[in-house]
Amino acid sequence: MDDIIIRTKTAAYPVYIGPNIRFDLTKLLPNNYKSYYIITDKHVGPLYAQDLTAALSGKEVYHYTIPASESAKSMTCYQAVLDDMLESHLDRGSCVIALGGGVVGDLAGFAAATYMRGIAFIQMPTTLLAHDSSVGGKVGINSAHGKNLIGAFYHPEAVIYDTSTLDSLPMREMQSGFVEVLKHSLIDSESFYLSLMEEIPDAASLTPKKVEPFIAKGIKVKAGIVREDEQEKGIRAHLNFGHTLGHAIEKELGFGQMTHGEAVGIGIVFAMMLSERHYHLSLPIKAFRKWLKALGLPDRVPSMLTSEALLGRMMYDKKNKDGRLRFVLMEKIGIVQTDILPKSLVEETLQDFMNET
Ligand SMILES: NC(=O)c1ccc[n+]([C@@H]2O[C@H](COP(=O)([O-])OP(=O)(O)OC[C@H]3O[C@@H](n4cnc5c(N)ncnc54)[C@H](O)[C@@H]3O)[C@@H](O)[C@H]2O)c1
Ligand SMILES: O=C(O)C(=O)C[C@@H](O)[C@H](O)[C@H](O)COP(=O)(O)O
Ligand SMILES: [Zn+2]
Repeated sequence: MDDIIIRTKTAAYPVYIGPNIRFDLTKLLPNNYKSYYIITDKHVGPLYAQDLTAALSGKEVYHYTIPASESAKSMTCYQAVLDDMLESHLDRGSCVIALGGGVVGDLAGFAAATYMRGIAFIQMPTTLLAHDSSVGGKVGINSAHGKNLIGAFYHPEAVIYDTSTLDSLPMREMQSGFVEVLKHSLIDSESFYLSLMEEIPDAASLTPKKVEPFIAKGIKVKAGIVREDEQEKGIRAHLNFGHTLGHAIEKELGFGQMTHGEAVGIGIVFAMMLSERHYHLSLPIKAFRKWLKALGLPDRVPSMLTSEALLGRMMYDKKNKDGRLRFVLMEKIGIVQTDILPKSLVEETLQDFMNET
């Protein structure tokens, strides 16, 4: 088992990573809570919730199942969860367990953060993508105006990542989650990036076994950034590389039409294109796009979207300053920074990207 500690100004918690560790749940829990409220989704619940109930036998355990889709990160679903938590008489001694991918984690974490002004929660990620979403304390839901516009910074008390659960993860979700691993490598170092490309050059090599060592590596990159800047006042924005356009694509297509990772992969290509033009330098965009394609991931904006709609949506991005677009850009692999860009540069680059033949 590979253990990592996430430390910030306000929190410190362990991330346990290893096969079958869901069965050791009670040993890994940091406290003996009064009751447990397991939030999971319609796909994950039938596969793994019973194992948690068995591990918690003799304790007071409640279950809540949300739809298995991005649409569950909604005000309606959030309110329904809170109502059920109240009807279950959870109190400040209770603990929410988020069993699932990033959707479950973001929603359950936000419910825990706001229920009675905050009760304990544990992240139990079951997707590759959730190596990213389960650490760092960003929790929240979507709005009709855009992704993750309602939320909080609220850390779990522990992250218990049973990597055996990845065995049942559909390939499309492995591909999606791999984009966050790619992102961690790109913002970290050329050596991480190149070793990842060498080990996992294509979709055929994207197996739980091959990717497992990179899960801890990605989490360590994130841990280092979150430790320095918990609430995205500065360098935490680097973790948002590719997300400005990515989030706009997710929203404009309709939440859930494209996965988060698919959209962020396209967003990374765009952020690299912007970087080349803004800093007058050259980045390995061609090779990166070739890799995305070999992984079975899209590398261009879906043709039904318009640049006007995407630009309008990016104006809601949380990183923007004084109504101006602020992007995470790259000077070279491992060196990223944020910059406010002229709207005209973003517009022209987006049009060129979308008009590629
Ligand atoms: N909070 C953060 O820091 C952060 C970081 C990255 C992404 N996110 C958010 O995470 C969400 C995406 O998370 P995701 O990609 O995990 O999607 P998800 O939670 O929707 O899971 C993807 C699909 O896989 C299924 N699934 C999950 N685990 C499974 C398993 N082990 N076996 C079989 N099926 C399984 C789910 O039911 C779902 O259908 C987005 O909303 C994104 O914005 C948050
Ligand atoms: O942890 C972070 O910080 C990130 O930006 C991680 C992202 O991968 C993740 O998608 C996050 O939810 C985006 O946050 P947001 O603040 O842009 O909504
Ligand atoms: Zn992300």
